[in-house]
Amino acid sequence: MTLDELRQNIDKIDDTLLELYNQRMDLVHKVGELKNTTGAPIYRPEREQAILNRLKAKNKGRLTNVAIDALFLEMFAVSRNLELPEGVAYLGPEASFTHQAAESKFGAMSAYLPIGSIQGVFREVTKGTAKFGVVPIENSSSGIVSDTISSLDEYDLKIIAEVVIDVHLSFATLSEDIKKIDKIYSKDIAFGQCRLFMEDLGLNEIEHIPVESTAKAAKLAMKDENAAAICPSVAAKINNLPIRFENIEDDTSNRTRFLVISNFENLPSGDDKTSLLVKLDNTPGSLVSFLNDFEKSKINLTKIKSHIVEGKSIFFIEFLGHKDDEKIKPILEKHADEIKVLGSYVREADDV
Ligand SMILES: O=C(O)C(=O)C[C@]1(C(=O)O)C=C[C@@H](O)C=C1
Repeated sequence: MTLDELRQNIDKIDDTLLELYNQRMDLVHKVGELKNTTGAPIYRPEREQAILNRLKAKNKGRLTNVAIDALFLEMFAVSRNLELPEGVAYLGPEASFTHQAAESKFGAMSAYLPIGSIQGVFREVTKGTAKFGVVPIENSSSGIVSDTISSLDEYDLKIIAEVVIDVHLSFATLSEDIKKIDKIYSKDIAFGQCRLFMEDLGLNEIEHIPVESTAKAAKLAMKDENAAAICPSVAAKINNLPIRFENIEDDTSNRTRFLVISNFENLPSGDDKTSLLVKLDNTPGSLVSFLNDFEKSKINLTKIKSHIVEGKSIFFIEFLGHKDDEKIKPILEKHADEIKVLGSYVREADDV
């Protein structure tokens, strides 16, 4: 076939796709109307997962599982937007890693609201300014994000999904001569993730200025010939700040896990994870006896992190399964006074 012939065939298929997309959106629109009369949540991650699993199982064509995810997740985001446009608050500013995580879940069409603090994201979702919030929970090199744990404790919202993204940092500066740089802007956590790079380039002796976000670091470095920023490449690009080195993090498998929070609970999907906050009295052995109940029921614990909130020790615990699963429900009921169930949601990642 010639290029022209191939393109004519592609055009025909695109016409059919357009027709089929519109037919699908007619049905989605009806689902939206139905949900709006009953007040049922628009976003149903477990249903989306079931659709993806079904399609991947029957797929015999050239599309990989990653390609199926990419195409259909964007389509789900468009569907949800059509059913009811709902805002997404995230830990900003624009071009932050949290923004990237939010876009990977909610697509290009959603209304995004950058918020200056993690607590602010929880506040806006609680007030209803945004239906969803996206916040970081842990990074493979710097660990748990305390502000998120404290906010999960303080606010009455549910975790409804998780997203894991690879975190790569760039070194960006207007200066063409590294030796002339006298200050580096970044987020405190990001400085910690690029120690070896800075050591190798002799950048440890100059001033390191921590700012609220890596995106802000790029903005500031743009105003000063002798400054540099450690930031995601997207933040450098939107500020027109030249990138001199990419992937400068010590651990190139650096990943951050984010949580999506909202005001509803998911139904079981068959492959879920549940997060809890556990506050035990300080008697010796109380944690062991709590964990024994999980062990006895063969529930797979995937995370236990202790954390101090207002001087009190609490545990952030995660396990595989849904809070309403038969073998899980009785344990949660037995310990109801000590735990806060933060949510059950489709498992997307093992650990970061
Ligand atoms: O099945 C639903 O509940 C829908 O709203 C439809 C649909 C879809 O596009 O298939 C859209 C949004 C939900 O998150 C899940 C699925």
